[in-house]
Amino acid sequence: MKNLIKLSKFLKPYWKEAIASVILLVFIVIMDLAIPRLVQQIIDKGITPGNMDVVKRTALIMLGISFVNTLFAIGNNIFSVSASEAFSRDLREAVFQKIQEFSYSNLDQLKTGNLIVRLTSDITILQQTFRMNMRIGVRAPLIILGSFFLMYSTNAALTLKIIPMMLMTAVVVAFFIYKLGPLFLNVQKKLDSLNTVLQENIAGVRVVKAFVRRTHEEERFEVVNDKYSQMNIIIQRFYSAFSPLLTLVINFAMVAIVWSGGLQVIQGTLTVGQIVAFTDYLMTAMAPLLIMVMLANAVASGVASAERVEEIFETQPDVVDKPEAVVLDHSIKGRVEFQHVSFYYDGAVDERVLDDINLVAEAGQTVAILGATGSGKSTLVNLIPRFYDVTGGKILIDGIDVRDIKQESLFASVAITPQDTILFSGTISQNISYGNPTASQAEIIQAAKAAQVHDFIRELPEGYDTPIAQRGVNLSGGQKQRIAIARAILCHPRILILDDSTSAVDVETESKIQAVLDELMKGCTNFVVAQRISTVLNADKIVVLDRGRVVAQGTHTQLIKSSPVYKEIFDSQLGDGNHALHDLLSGKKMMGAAANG
Ligand SMILES: Nc1ncnc2c1ncn2[C@@H]1O[C@H](COP(=O)(O)OP(=O)(O)OP(=O)(O)O)[C@@H](O)[C@H]1O
Repeated sequence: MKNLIKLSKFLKPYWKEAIASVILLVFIVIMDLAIPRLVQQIIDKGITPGNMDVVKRTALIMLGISFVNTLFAIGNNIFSVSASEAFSRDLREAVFQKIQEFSYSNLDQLKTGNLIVRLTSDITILQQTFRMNMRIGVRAPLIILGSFFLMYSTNAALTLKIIPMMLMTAVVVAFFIYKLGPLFLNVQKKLDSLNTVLQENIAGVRVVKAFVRRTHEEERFEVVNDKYSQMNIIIQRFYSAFSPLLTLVINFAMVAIVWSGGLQVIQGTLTVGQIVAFTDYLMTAMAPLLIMVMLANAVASGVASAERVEEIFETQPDVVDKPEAVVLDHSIKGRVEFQHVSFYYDGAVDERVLDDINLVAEAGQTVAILGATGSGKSTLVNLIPRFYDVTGGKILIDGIDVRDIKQESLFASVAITPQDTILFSGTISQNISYGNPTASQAEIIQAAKAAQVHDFIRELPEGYDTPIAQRGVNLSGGQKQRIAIARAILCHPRILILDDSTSAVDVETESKIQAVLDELMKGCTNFVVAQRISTVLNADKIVVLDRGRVVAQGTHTQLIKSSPVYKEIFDSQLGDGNHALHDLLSGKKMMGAAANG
């Protein structure tokens, strides 16, 4: 509940609407409570003595009240909807902004599917909880209290007779609210799992088809879908048992009133109008109890959702600027040094992914990171822009520890094309200029030319204005990678990291890209992660990683003589059986020279 109260701060800017809706609600309650009294008046002062004037006058008042009540109910609706809509919009925005602050490891922990459910379903539930509270939350207790007061003023002895039953009802309601909270939390967790499977499946639908894993995926989905549905069934069963139980209590109370009140009418101590008004008030008091069950439903699910949304707000981004952090000047040289760097993910101290890494990339050098899959290449380069913080040692840029640099200036100096190419919906031009939105068309074209993607774009009917479908599905892997390289180039970084970003590009195009990059990005320090040895041959330094450790570093000529691991990789990829590729690569220098010339 405390989380729900905490989140109510998002309602603060709309307090006027919220208060207006509650005030209207109070008037609605007063009018609702007046009706049984007027019925009593019609019976006792109109029908029984045969006074039609009283009947007509009272009926007109009742009509008037109903009309005003309707207007007030509409007003209440408008105010509560606009306050709760504004509340959920602001909350969604705040959660979205908070997610942008998260580091990679924060995002590893709070999975994407999970975050989407919190941003959508949980916030919608919270919105409904607040709206219901503004519409019926205040109304129900007011009506119950008002009805009892009026019942008591009509006939105190009769009211006291139904108190035990009311207490029983209160216990049932409290038990219900107490039990529902954990169930709703569970439902949202099941929805998380459902969404994660759904998201993985939709994102990987091509892989599913290619590997004929449809049945497996259907089974996987069936399991989470069933669990979600089962949880909902439990709640609904619980809920459906409550309503008849409450009706039973109401009926008992009604019998007690008619029995005991009937006797009083016969004895002449109670009028017919009074007993009708009394039963009316009882119904009026009991109906909100049913509504309160709905409200309990909403509050219980709201409490569960509030806990999940608050968890996002309470998550501390684990990569933050130090107060004394410095701004990295864009005129830096770009010398990068790893000093005894070690790293493990998610507190897994015993599973070091990088161990005692020492390496230097001099300003303007191209350093290639080579190694088997899973050897830690991506992890190593991800530490430079602080996607994760090192767990041991330090990384220096021009002698400054990256943890002492303001992140924004670090990102401005370091551009990375991640292993998985991410493109956004929008045009090709917008995607290339994503990191430098003020770039001119000429600059965009220059970057595209360098990335060897200009000719492809030019041939498209809409050229640079061609829309990219969601996640770039209308482009080939190699085309996407080259657009991502152009995007990185256009940021004019001092340090450029290409993380296996030419893996889907053919060897010839890759060598052209490298040749042009050598020229265009002169002075920029390049890190090139690769599994293909052809990608790294011309690097100033090749670092060979094996299970998180540097096992060799040097130029190709040095390593081929001194490193058995490197020689083994070289032979396996470009050895005797790969003459054609070897020949092509020996022409690489020539192409580089041609580009330079
Ligand atoms: N976000 C993560 N959370 C936990 N472990 C991770 C994470 N990312 C990578 N790992 C683990 O760290 C190790 C190194 O992974 P990394 O991606 O750095 O290797 P890599 O050499 O780049 O591999 P590849 O060539 O296949 O891309 C692997 O064992 C991997 O399972």
